[in-house]
Amino acid sequence: TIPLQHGAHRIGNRTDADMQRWRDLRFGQFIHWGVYAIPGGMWDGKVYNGAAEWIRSWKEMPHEAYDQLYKQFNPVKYNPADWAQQAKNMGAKYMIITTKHHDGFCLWPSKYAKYTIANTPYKKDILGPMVEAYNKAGIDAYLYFSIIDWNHPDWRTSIKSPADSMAMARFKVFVKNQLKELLDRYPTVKGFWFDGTWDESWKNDGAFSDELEQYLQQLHPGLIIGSRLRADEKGARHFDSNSRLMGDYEQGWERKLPNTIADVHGNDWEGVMTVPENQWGYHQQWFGHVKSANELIEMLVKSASLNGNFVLNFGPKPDGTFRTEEQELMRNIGRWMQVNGSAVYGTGYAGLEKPDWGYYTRKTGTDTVYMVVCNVPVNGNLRVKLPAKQSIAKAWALEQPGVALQPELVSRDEYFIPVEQKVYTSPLVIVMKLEQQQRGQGNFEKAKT
Ligand SMILES: COc1ccc([C@H]2[C@H](O)[C@H](O)[C@H](C)N2C)cc1
Repeated sequence: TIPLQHGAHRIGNRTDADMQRWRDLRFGQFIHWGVYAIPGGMWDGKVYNGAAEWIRSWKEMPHEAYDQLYKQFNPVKYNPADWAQQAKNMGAKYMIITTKHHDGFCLWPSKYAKYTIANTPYKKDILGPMVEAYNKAGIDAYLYFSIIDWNHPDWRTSIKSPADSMAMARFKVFVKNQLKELLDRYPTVKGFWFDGTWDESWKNDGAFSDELEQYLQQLHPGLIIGSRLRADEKGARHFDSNSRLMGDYEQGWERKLPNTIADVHGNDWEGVMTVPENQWGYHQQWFGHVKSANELIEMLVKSASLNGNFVLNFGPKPDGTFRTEEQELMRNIGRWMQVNGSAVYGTGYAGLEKPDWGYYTRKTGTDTVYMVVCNVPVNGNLRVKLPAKQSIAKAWALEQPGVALQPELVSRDEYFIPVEQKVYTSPLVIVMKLEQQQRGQGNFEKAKT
């Protein structure tokens, strides 16, 4: 291995209680909200085809025009208790809020910047009431923070001169000040979700990102920070130059998910997902494919089945309300989670071969395995292949705990569980209790013809 000063400092996953809590939560709500919600992907009668929160970078959007918009930010219908209730109904157990996106607009009255909520018609702190309302609803709060800050005069994408170095040095102090300010103001937050760390100025300063992570952990022990913050001294991100994960979980799964357990290399990880193909901030005209509740439930279950968390993104409107499609999704996902959430919360990889009909999740540390059926087989039987010497002690549909299902042993360590042929409008969940086979049970009945 290459000797590194600023590579991964830990081999393997965190084993502390804070991290186990993060794992057990499994389902999060991302919220992208800020000045970009005002144009909402449109300007001067034209539609921006990029991600709405990036509209300032659109050639059709003059920087000067964008940089005045904060003077109109006045979400009169903002009701964080209502947001928290909707998120709770959906079944989210943690929330990630954009404190400051790449445009540099701060949703809190930072004393280190002018481009903040304090200087808008709304004036009041957005973040405090949100963190409080979500915590009160039993939902943990995490803070998204963009290192890139298009508004700050000292931000540099690359260092090309001594003047750039001095500017960046000032910028790094500013970043440390803002992050400490956020921890001081919102001490119940459980971690940071860093973004905007791909430019050279950051990639080439692995020492600082390492120092910053340690500074934050020292300020607030137990913080959970993913792999987007750090670079090592050779500019490697997420994984250091010895292919070791930097940070507490792999944070590269953005609008994509792993397909097999091999893809996650034994690391904790989190996938973040948009409802349309690529819109994080509010866009007035969603185009392309808009994911359905069942698609998103499947992604959530797939993530848990591969030992990962799944975070679904919402982009509130400038008036402080969620668009109707997003409210509808929260209700529909929530209806399924109310009944079937136990197949997600506190679960992980089951250690079984991936079946065609859907996903297995295992209640961590137990013999309880959930079968989440997304593709009902035409032959009416769910094939269950177990590792050698394991058998199904009991099986039942989650919604009918009193009705024992009769798995048929069809060959060594392989069963058929019959599934009712009917119209399914959401994934079906079956619960199995596995057990080690008693001695002498190895032989199987003659396969029924
Ligand atoms: C492809 O380049 C990207 C994609 C997404 C992002 C940002 C989005 O604005 C959003 O905040 C997402 C979580 N982040 C990775 C930045 C650059």
